[in-house]
Formats: sequence, C-alpha cells, structure tokens
Amino acid sequence: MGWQPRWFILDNGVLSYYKSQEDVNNGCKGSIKMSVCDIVVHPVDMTRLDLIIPGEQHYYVKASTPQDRQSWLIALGSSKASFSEVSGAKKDADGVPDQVRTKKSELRLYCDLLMQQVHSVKETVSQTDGSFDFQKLQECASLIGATCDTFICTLEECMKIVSSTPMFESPHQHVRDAAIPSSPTRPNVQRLPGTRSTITRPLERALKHRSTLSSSSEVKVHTSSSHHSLIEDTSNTSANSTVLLQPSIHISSEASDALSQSVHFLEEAIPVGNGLTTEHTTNNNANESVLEPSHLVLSTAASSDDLETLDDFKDAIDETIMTFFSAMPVSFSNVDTSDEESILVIPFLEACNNLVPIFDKLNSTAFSPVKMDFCGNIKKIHQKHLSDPEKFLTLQSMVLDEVQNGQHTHSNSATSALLWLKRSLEFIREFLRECSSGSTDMSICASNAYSRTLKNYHGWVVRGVFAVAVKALPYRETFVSHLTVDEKTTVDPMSPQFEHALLTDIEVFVQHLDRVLVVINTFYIKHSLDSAEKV
Ligand SMILES: CCCCCCCCCCCCC/C=C/[C@@H](O)[C@H](CO[C@@H]1O[C@H](CO)[C@@H](O)[C@H](O)[C@H]1O)NC(=O)CCCCCCCCCCCCCCCCC
Repeated sequence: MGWQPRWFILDNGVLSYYKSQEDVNNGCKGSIKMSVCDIVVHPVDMTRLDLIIPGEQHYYVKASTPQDRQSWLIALGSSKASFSEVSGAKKDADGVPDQVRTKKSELRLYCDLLMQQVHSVKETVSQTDGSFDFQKLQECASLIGATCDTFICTLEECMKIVSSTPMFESPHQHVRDAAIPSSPTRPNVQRLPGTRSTITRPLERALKHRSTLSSSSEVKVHTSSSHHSLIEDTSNTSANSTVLLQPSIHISSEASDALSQSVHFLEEAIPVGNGLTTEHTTNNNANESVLEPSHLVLSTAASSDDLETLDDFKDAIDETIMTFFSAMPVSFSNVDTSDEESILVIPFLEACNNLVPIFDKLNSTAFSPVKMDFCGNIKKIHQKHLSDPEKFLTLQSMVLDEVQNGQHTHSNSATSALLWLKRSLEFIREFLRECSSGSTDMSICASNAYSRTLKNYHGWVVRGVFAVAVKALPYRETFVSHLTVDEKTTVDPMSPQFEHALLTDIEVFVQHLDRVLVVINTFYIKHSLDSAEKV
C-alpha cells in the first residue's frame, strides 16, 4: 500500500482533506462527516486508524507516531461526540437509540486502544536483553492515561443518554456509588462539606488524579458550516486507491462542552498532531476489516441481566439534577495540588477552558473582550506547554524557565498569562461566592467581586470597560437558567431543587478553585512575580 501525505482540517464535525496545506484554497479532495463514521484502531499498527462509513466507504489513515494517532483519535472522537445526533429519538432495529450505538462504538474503540497500549507497556518492561526504557514507559503511561480519560468521558456521556432514555429506565432508582456494590446507601463515599448525594462525584474522583486529559478543549470550534454529505475523493475512485497523508498535519478540532456546541474557544486552531496519512477506498467492501468488539463494555440488549448492568451505569450518574458545574468533564477538582510545586498544565487549562461556554451565555458583545483575554491567556500557556510538553509539564516549570531566561516580564509570556488568568479566576471565585451568599442582584455581585480582585490592577479606562460590561449582565434568573445542563430538559431552573443543586455545586467548585489558586498565589509570591502594576 502506498501512503500519501495529506493536509487535514477537522471543522464543525467534518474532516476534510487536501492535497497539501497550500492547496486548501482550491477545495478539499474529500470530506467525512464524523458523526456517521466509525473510528477503528488498527490491531497491530499503532499509527493506523481507519474511518469507516458503514456500507459505504473506508478510509485508511496513518499518523507519524502512536502519539500523533492518539491526538487524532481524541480530536476525532470528541468531534464525533460533539456532533452526534442529539434527538435521541432515532433507534436501530433492536430499538437501541442511535446515540447509544455511537457511544458503544466509541467505547469499543478506546478499549481496543487500551489493549494495544497495555500490550506496549508489557513489551517495554519485558525486554529480553534486560534493558529498561524508562522514557518509553512514561510515554506509554501517558497514552494510557489519555485514553482512560477519553474512555471515562465517553462512558459518562453514554450513561447520561441511557438514563434519559425511557427504555432503560427502571422503576427503582437509588443513589449509590458506582464503585461499590449495589446498596441503597453510600457508606463509603467521601464528600466535601456540603456536597450533594450524587454520583457524579465518583467520576470526579476517578478523574482527579489523572495527569493527562483529552485534547477536546485545547482546540477550537469554527463557525464555518458543516458539510452534510460525504464528498468522494475525485482524484482516484478505484478500489483501494490511496489517498495521501502528510508529515505535518494541522487540524483544528471541536471541543465538546456541557453547555453548548456553538462555542468558539480560541482564535486560532491549535495543532494537535503533526503527522497523519490516509488511504481511501471507495469500494464498498474491499479490504474492509472492521474489528469486532472483543471487549464490549456496555450491552444495550434489554434482557433483565443487561438492565441490571445498565442500572448500575445509570446509578453512576447524578440521578437528581446536573448543573453546569457538575457536568463539566474536567474541573478544578481534577487539578491535583498535592505537590505544590507541580500543577499539571493540561488539567488546569482544561478546567479553565470548560468555563468558557459561560461567556457566550452572557451578553456576547459586551463580554467579548473579557472572553478574548481569558481565552488568549489559556492559549499562551498552552503554546508554551506545546513548545516542549515534557519540559513544561507543569505551570511552575514554564514560569521558572521564563524567570531563568528573563522572559517572565514580557507581555506575551506564560508567566504574565498565568498571572492574569489567576486574577480572572479570582474574580470568578469571588463572583460565585457573592452569588451563593444570597444576593440576587448580579451587578452587585460582580461589582463586589471586582472590587476585591481585578479592580486593583485596572486603571480608569479598564474600570470603565467593567462598568459597561456589568450593565450588560443578564438577570439572575436568566443566568441561572444558563447553568442547567440541557436547556431543553424539563429541569426547572427556578425550582428549589435546582437552586439547591446549583448552590451545592458552586460551593464544591469554589472550594477546588480556591485550592488551586492558593497554590498558584503562593508560588507567585515566593518568586516575587506578582505586581501591583495597573493596566
Ligand atoms: C459576571 C461579571 C462580568 C464582569 C466581568 C468584567 C471583568 C472586567 C472587564 C474588564 C475588561 C477586560 C478587558 C481586558 C483587559 C486587559 O487589558 C487586562 C490585562 O491583560 C493582560 O495584559 C498582559 C500584558 O500587560 C498580558 O500579558 C496578559 O496576557 C493579558 O491578559 N486583562 C484583564 O484585566 C483580565 C480580565 C479578564 C476578566 C475575566 C473575568 C471573568 C468573567 C467571568 C464571567 C462569568 C462569571 C460567572 C462565572 C461562572 C462560572 C461558570
């Protein structure tokens, strides 16, 4: 098989490919709607992945390295998840909702991937010559971590679908920890003060110590419209014809967020892989080798046994009310601060990025400078991390590097970006504290929070910007309604139940955010990096 390099763009749920980056303006050679295709990892080749549109087309794709493939899988999987059918009404012949089928295939994919990755670890530690490649082992571990993250997120989404689908509902619903045997109570669940008896928490705990996170929020959502039909490769229509791939691929991928699918995070696409190669065949069945699920986790058949299993899954999510905060796939509760000198960059940025949808729920024009600043700082830190991901694994490492090189005072430095991101987060923390202390006037909440935080660093011009922005704040009711997970559901954002759930979730969120901010603050003070200078 001859592989050819191609330039790929993942945009709005559609993967398009071009002859080269320079050729982008001449139109794509083909495109694939991610929501209708299955992603299959190659059983042997760690750089291969296949994109299969059942009964139609088969694309063979090859990345430069297993790590690149991992990035691609996460980006493609996130895109597929973001742009999958949301109606929930469509079912296959067995009555299984399409969304569940899609999630199952994603879970299978990640299982296959995990098997391969575990196999690599085994191989690495059992070298016959007795040597031990520690770096390779670290790489393998990092890949496994990322795959587990993606698996858990997908499972979480699957559980949400299952719980909201009538055919999977059972008459008895009790709240318990997914990690312990079925029981009407949850004796072993550790809770932060004030947390609700929900089961999203075990997932939070499961996520908490993970060191790598999916790339879903490190990327951008474009505004361009999606293509709804598959465009065949016109350059070569013969069976088994190969389509290209190029050693440096630049893609932008879509972030899935709990609140909205039309959120624009960053101003430019962040490359998540630097090498991908594909082969494409328009033959309906030639060379198709769709992997059968060998490690199927979720069964959707409606036998009583399966219902028991599904009940377990269903119990593993919040059966009461989800809010924006508890639905966040990664939040500050997942940012480990047990080593105060080492906050991992990716979980931290992921947690920040997951706040971004809220900006769009506020008045978009008035808040766009705020959003740009917030997202710009996320991006600056991310770019610094990407410049040497191993060296700049932690926030502290990148700041100290800049200090050593005298770059920390540059306006574009990661040090400055983190300083301002920290200040923005302090504002958010104080704003949420104000909101949950009983005040119903959002502008008072914002003004109080502002006085305690950002105002100290703003000159009169920027203070004026704040004064304008604060006038554009929605009423509390509107804001609260944006904090429901799915505005189409029957959850009444004005109900006392939702209010209670929201307040509890805010309390937990603020506690974790505060924990992270204390560590960053201490670090900045220790190295004299904070400044009272006003902008
Ligand atoms: C709900 C209340 C909304 C009111 C929020 C108003 C906030 C103040 C508005 C001020 C306008 C900001 C415009 C940008 C100003 C920048 O000049 C300033 C400095 O920028 C930094 O300059 C450095 C160089 O000197 C550079 O290196 C660095 O990279 C750059 O950042 N930036 C700021 O002052 C930061 C302002 C960000 C404010 C973010 C506030 C977040 C508001 C969140 C609203 C949602 C609240 C609900 C939270 C619920 C969570 C789910």
